[in-house]
Amino acid sequence: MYKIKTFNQISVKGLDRFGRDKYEVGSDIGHPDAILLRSHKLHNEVLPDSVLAIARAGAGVNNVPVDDYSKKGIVVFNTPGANANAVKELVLAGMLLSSRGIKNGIDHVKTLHDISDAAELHKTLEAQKKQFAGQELKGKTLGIIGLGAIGSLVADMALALGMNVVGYDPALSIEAAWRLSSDVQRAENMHALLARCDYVSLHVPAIKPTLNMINEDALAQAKPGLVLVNFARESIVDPNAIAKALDKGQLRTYVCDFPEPIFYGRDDVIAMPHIGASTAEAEENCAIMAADQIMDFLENGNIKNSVNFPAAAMPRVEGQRIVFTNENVPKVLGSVLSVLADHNVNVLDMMNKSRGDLAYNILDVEQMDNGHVIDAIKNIEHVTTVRLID
Ligand SMILES: NC(=O)C1=CN([C@@H]2O[C@H](COP(=O)(O)OP(=O)(O)OC[C@H]3O[C@@H](n4cnc5c(N)ncnc54)[C@H](O)[C@@H]3O)[C@@H](O)[C@H]2O)C=CC1
Ligand SMILES: O=C(O)CCC(=O)C(=O)O
Repeated sequence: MYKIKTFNQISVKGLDRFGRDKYEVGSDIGHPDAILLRSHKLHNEVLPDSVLAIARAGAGVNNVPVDDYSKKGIVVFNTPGANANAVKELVLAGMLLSSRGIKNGIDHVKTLHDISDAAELHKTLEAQKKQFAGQELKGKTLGIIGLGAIGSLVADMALALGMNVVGYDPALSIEAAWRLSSDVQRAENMHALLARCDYVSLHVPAIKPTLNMINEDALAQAKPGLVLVNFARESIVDPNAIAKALDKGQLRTYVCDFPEPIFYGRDDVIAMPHIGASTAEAEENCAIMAADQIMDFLENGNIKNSVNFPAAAMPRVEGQRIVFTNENVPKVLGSVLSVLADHNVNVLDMMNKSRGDLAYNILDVEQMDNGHVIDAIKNIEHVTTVRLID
């Protein structure tokens, strides 16, 4: 039986992927083979040695100590794009909330409950509604920082609304570039983007280079009255700099999914409780993708959508499969093949992939009757993990 430990509320549609004949799944599993989670922070968890893989049902992996796990040979997966549409829709809601008197208008209507006569209510509302007038998105310029799965959907949506769209993404992948509309204008740098936009939406991962990227310097370049939308992560912005920019009018509104105490009581901050991906559809998509990736890894050693391991997949053939991870240095694969030759084990198919400092290998071999082979591979210098899959 494989064991999967879960953290957070994981969609049952994903959990149901694990056939109960092969899998035990739950939040109180003792020695799991894999962990399936959403935003639960793993930095302070002591992981049992049994853990082979972590699957983040979502995009951001800043709650997972990826570098530490890489050294231990633990594969970390995420689910690229699976919740992007949910975030895109909330970005639209955020831009509308910041531009029209929606929230104040609704709150105001609630204060009028003492007026029982419908005609009087309508007359009062018509007289007062000018307080809640706003502006349209059409014709305004939206800047998007980070043009990956979410950023590109936000771009398409904004173009469809008649906005001008400017993008900045120095790390854009070729695949993401293919997805991007040719109507998105390219900003040379982030400051140039901030200077020309009425709205800016952040869609970058929380990594070292993006830490506090929206700081006092950056905000000083912003077009006065900018609406800043942050459904990415709290660490990307400096909240003190945001508060100051709002005080000065450099920012008109800060819309975010990450409330901070410094923003309490401010009408120019619209803060939501990290609900960008909280739709039934996104939760299902993420959970299903994460579960499928874990199963393919545990049962076949295949790796898809890992943030620290190379992609690696081979169709199964008869016999057994050995998968092993090693430091990405010369001669390791050769040493493993020598061990197999010494033990008279015939290799049927093999794959060797590397990513940064680590290498991952899949070897299909004829059925072995020698139990010492795996131990012998484990003892080869630079081999981090090895596993035999029947
Ligand atoms: N509020 C919520 O519930 C959710 C938040 N997120 C956050 O949004 C982030 C982005 O998600 P996806 O679009 O799915 O990820 P993605 O990986 O598809 O796209 C991220 C893009 O940011 C770009 N990028 C990286 N460093 C950059 C930099 N310094 N400047 C400009 N661009 C840079 C990358 O090249 C990539 O194109 C996630 O990492 C996560 O933190 C994602 C899903 C839900
Ligand atoms: O699981 C969630 O609700 C959070 C989603 C998120 O922030 C992400 O996918 O990066």
